[in-house]
Amino acid sequence: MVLNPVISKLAGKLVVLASASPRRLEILRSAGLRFEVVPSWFKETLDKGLFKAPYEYAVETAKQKALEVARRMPFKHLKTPDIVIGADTIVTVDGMILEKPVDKHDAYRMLSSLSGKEHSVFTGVAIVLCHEKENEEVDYQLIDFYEETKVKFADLSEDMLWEYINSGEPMDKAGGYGIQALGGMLVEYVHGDFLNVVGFPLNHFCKQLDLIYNFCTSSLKSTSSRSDSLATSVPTQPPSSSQALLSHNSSSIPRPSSPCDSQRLHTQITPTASPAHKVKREDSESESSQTLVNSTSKHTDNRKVKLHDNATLPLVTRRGQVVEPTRGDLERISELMDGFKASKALFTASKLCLFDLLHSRPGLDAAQVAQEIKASAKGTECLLEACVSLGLLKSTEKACQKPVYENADLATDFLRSDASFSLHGYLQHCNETMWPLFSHLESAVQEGTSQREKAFSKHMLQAASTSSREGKLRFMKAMHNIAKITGKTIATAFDLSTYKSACDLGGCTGALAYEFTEAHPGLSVTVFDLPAVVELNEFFRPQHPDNRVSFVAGDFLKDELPKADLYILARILHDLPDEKVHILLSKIADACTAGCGLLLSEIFLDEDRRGPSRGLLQALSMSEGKQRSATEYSLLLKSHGFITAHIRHTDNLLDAMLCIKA
Ligand SMILES: Cc1cn([C@H]2C[C@H](O)[C@@H](COP(=O)(O)OP(=O)(O)OP(=O)(O)O)O2)c(=O)[nH]c1=O
Repeated sequence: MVLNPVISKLAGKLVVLASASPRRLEILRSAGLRFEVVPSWFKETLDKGLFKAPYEYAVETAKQKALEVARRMPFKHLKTPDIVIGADTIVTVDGMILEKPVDKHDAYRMLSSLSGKEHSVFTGVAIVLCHEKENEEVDYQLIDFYEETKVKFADLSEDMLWEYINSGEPMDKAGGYGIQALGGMLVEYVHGDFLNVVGFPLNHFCKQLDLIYNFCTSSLKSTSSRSDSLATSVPTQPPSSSQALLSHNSSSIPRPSSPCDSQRLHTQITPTASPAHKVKREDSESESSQTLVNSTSKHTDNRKVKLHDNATLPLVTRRGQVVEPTRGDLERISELMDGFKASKALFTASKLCLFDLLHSRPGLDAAQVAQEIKASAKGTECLLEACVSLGLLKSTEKACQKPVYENADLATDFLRSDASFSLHGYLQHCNETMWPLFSHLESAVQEGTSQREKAFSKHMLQAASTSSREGKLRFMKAMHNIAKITGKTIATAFDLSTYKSACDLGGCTGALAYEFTEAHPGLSVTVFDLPAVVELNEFFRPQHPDNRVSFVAGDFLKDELPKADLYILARILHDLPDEKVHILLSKIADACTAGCGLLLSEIFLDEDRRGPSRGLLQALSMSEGKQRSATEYSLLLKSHGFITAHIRHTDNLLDAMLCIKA
């Protein structure tokens, strides 16, 4: 078909890309499209066995991704997009569908199955057109399609496979490779659209837009005199299997200006005279969908409807409309309901040193693990299986033998007590201190105060509080873990070459200070913390400590601060009540001359305070402090004479801000 200009047709529309894929973002941005990114929460867990062909699975997943965002935005973002674009890329070989590998072994399995063979890459794309009506209800119109590209891999040696896997590139890519980067080395030929392999078939997408905005508009214009009847009549043609209209509204009659000619695009526009929300997929389903539409006005909310994957789910009401809960919604709500069970399973496995055991002795079965951790056989088996389901462990079953267990990459990297980025200490802090506190959340919310007294008996309070040696060490381990994970990101967030001396206030074990000296050869760092903390530091000394890091004992609220031309405050302010924040900032301001720096590291809340959840959930622990946005921190520091020079929102657990004393 002849392609006409299309991207400009979307100017002025709120276009949303329902994808977290950086590749899709890049492809569409390079094409000149202006859009917002709202990653979909839809979990890619559709039962592949239910689809006749692999591309149907990709198309259905793309649809569910796009629809989840289209439905969420009016509620969560308080705006209705005009167009939502969803996509899903899969690789198929020998009848198998390969998605993103879960770990290195999975990547190996995928890549070795592709070695020396031709395979297909399918990207399913869904375009959801949202029509907001005067009564704020929304009609959704869905167009979907897929593109196939054939790719042939060279024969790959074991060394080649592992070198590529160890580059880290395979992990977030379907089939475990990225053709656009190192993975290009593996490819002998490509037949078809290259960008389709990278995650988005741009050309096919533009052709669809052309159909929607050029072909249909002119067709609509030419049929404008009959547009009403077009909109309200049930089409004479059945919908194609890959294109359907979704309607959310009982009296939903699509506006005459609906961008698509139903006849030409085979998109069904149905005057739904019932509150049912319906999804039409297959021609064979037309009848049952129609029956549903015609009959639901007689039925109440608990009626069951047929979903895309043959599951049956009850109807629910939303803003007075009856809609079907999506699988994504149900998964999300179950995740929230069961989140505490997952956390406690993780804490328990960590406390029982399960991940250390399986690191040193991979391949144990449940009975052997139970014996080693001195736990019941039944309980251990349940815990092991739960950890497998959470992606923390892997199990393998050999014929007629019991399953054996080993750590998944996540456990190897973060849950072993001796991993470089271990969270073992932080998990113990969560288990021993945060868990009891959060079990009193209801009272904390009602009273607006910390529930320490209620959460811990006198004896436990001693152990949990940082006043006991045990409590202090546990707290220090937790802080050490977080500093090790976030340290490099914070230390390298800004150019600090003008500073020669820094003071990390409340710097605990010095883990952050060592990251600063490593990143900045000309910098010395003094760690300033309470005497009892400094005393326990020997437990955390690195093997080869950098002598540019020194420790000074003192109380930053009372004692004179060590002289420095850069002060570091990491995870301090959010925990202090306002009066202590002002005392501390005044003391820093007094110690600083003009040009001195103050580097602040905290979770920065979004300016509208709608996220990130990590920060808002942390606030629920009802410490004396509060969580702030970057602007709130800037204003706070400005009131003490510090001007914000740079703000860095990182992908790590903490963000950072560099301020200069005026
Ligand atoms: C085969 C191949 C895939 N990929 C990528 C494209 C997709 O991002 C990813 C396939 O995973 P998808 O599940 O399609 O997408 P995603 O998880 O990255 O993002 P979202 O679900 O939020 O839309 O693999 C490449 O980058 N290069 C390749 O050569």
